[in-house]
Amino acid sequence: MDIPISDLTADDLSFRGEGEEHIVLRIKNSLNVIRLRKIKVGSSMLMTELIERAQRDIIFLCKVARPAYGPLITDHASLVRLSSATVQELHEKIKHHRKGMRMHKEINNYGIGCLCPDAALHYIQRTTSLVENQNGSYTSKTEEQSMEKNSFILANENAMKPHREKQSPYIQEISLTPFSNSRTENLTGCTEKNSSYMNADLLCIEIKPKSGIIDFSVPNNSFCKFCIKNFLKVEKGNETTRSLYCPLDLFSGKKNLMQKAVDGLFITPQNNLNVFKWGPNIETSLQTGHNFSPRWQKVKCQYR
Ligand SMILES: O=P(O)(O)O[C@@H]1[C@@H](OP(=O)(O)O)[C@H](OP(=O)(O)O)[C@H](O)[C@H](OP(=O)(O)O)[C@H]1OP(=O)(O)O
Ligand SMILES: Nc1ncnc2c1ncn2[C@@H]1O[C@H](COP(=O)(O)OP(=O)(O)OP(=O)(O)O)[C@@H](O)[C@H]1O
Repeated sequence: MDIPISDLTADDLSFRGEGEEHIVLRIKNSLNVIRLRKIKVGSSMLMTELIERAQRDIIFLCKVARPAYGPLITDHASLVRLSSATVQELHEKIKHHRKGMRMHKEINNYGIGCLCPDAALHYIQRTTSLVENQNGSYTSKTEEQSMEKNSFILANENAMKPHREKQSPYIQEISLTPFSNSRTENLTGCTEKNSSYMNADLLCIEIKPKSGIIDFSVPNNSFCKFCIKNFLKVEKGNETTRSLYCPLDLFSGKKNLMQKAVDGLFITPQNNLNVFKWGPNIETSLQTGHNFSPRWQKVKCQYR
């Protein structure tokens, strides 16, 4: 299978995030990102293998994740290929955004990736509200509403407009044609203008809560897997301080411990919390010790 080479250049792309397997780039003036598989520096992979892997991800998404979780939290994706010149330029361009522990891998030599909607620019209209129970836990007010039944809108022109009209429970097909930018340029402009009308910022919260499981195979151990790994991360120099977050607190069902967990995430977000405002993520490196940076403080006030 051959994939046409996109005419996107490094100037059209900016760093959005990175995990162990992928580097994610935002396509400027669009509502999409490209998720590019990484390979070990100095190694190479056959183009067919890279395409097969990306296709496997897409098939998993369509055949397993979407039916299981619904369209609210899963997206469409399609294959994309960047030119080798663009990939070479990107190595240099995104270098300063990347963490040292990630540098042993780089974007694959063929620039094969998946094009998908930018999750940080989705607007999801909330139709349910949470009510606090007597025991301090929360349930949805309209429990009979399934995720699919909730009305929501994906990021497109309508998503950025004020939602005065009654929304029906449907999902709008997102345009995966980011390469003609006029539509989305208008959208970006409209986004800023309408923000005062909506009187709110478009925030996207990425949380990686990990599992709250104590490893009982270790005698006398009272730490969960996350906390043990966190000790090691500090020891290896991959993190500078211990995380104040613990999944055992978050999943305890006790309000004060859950609050402690959320506070821990805001104080030491590390790899577990990311907040995006109108696309780019809010700088977390401004945090010092236990003091929230003013920007985090603002987000935190909004969540309370
Ligand atoms: O198991 P963990 O806790 O080390 O989780 C790994 C994650 O580490 P974390 O502690 O969240 O920084 C790790 O996260 P990062 O990419 O380092 O952010 C990966 O998600 C890894 O999955 P895979 O090997 O890429 O499929 C994760 O591995 P698996 O959970 O898939 O084994
Ligand atoms: N569709 C998206 N829209 C916006 N940002 C995204 C999107 N997909 C990924 N990102 C950002 O890029 C980061 C890395 O992506 P992702 O977690 O998919 O990489 P990965 O290498 O597959 O991760 P892991 O190995 O941890 O599973 C994410 O943490 C997130 O901040």
